[in-house]
Order: sequence, then structure tokens, then C-alpha cells
Amino acid sequence: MNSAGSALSWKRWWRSAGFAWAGIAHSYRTQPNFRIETWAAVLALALTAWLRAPLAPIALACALVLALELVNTAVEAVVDLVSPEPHPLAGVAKDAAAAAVLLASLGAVVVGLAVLGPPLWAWVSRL
Ligand SMILES: Nc1ncnc2c1ncn2[C@@H]1O[C@H](COP(=O)(O)OP(=O)(O)OP(=O)(O)O)[C@@H](O)[C@H]1O
Repeated sequence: MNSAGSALSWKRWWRSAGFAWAGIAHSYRTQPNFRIETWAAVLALALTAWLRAPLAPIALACALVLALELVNTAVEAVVDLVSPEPHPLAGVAKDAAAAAVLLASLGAVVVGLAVLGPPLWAWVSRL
């Protein structure tokens, strides 16, 4: 690829990143659950660093929950747009998207307990 072409794809990448950031900022502003999950992730990552526990499973679990909450927000927005009146299929779409977040959150709690539980317990035992 020539330099003009690569400059253009960087510009496109930055533009897409800007749209993605707008999606994150909108969810953070409008979705209380997304705010709670964001701060829970910050806490889990800080605890992971402090305990020197493995970062990858915690980072992956946090990313999965936050990503699915963003998808849930997207599903809610599309459903409200195309089906402002109650419809059984609209309900199915919203319920399934919410269930995906719930399932990921339960998995993240299990991962958190399995990875952070033993070093946290060892630290508490030393007190
Ligand atoms: N257009 C609709 N048709 C049928 N059922 C709906 C519709 N909109 C919402 N529901 C039902 O109400 C539930 C709650 O919907 P709502 O849009 O309030 O989402 P929520 O989970 O409260 O999201 P949030 O609080 O993040 O906005 C849905 O899970 C679904 O069961």
C-alpha cells in the first residue's frame, strides 16, 4: 500500500474509533448497569494488579461483560426504534440480550472468585 493509501486507512480507523467511543460514552451516560459494570471492572483489574494475579482471565471476563452490555444497549435502541408498541418478538429480543449480559456477569463472578479468591484469602490469612 502506498503512503497516501495508508494515511487514508489510518484516518478511517480513527473515524471508526471515534464512533465506537461515542457508543461507549452514550452507554455510560444512559445505562446505570453499564456504569456499575465499568467500575466493577476497574476494581477487579486494580485488585488483579495489586495481588499480582493472572491478568488475562480477568481482563477477558470484564471485556465480555462490558461488550455484551453495549450489544444489549444496541438491541434495546433498535427494538425501541422499530417496535415502540409492545410486540412479543420485541420482548424476546430484549429479554435474550439481557440474558446474555446476565450469563456473562455470572461467568465473570466465577472467574473472579477462582482467580482472585485464593491470593486474596492468602493475604487475609497473613494479617
Ligand atoms: N416493545 C416491547 N415489546 C414487548 N416487550 C417489551 C418491549 N419493550 C420492553 N419490553 C419488555 O420489558 C422488559 C424491559 O424493557 P426495557 O426496555 O425497560 O429494558 P431494561 O432491561 O429495563 O433496560 P434499561 O433499564 O437498560 O433501559 C424487556 O426485557 C421486555 O421483556
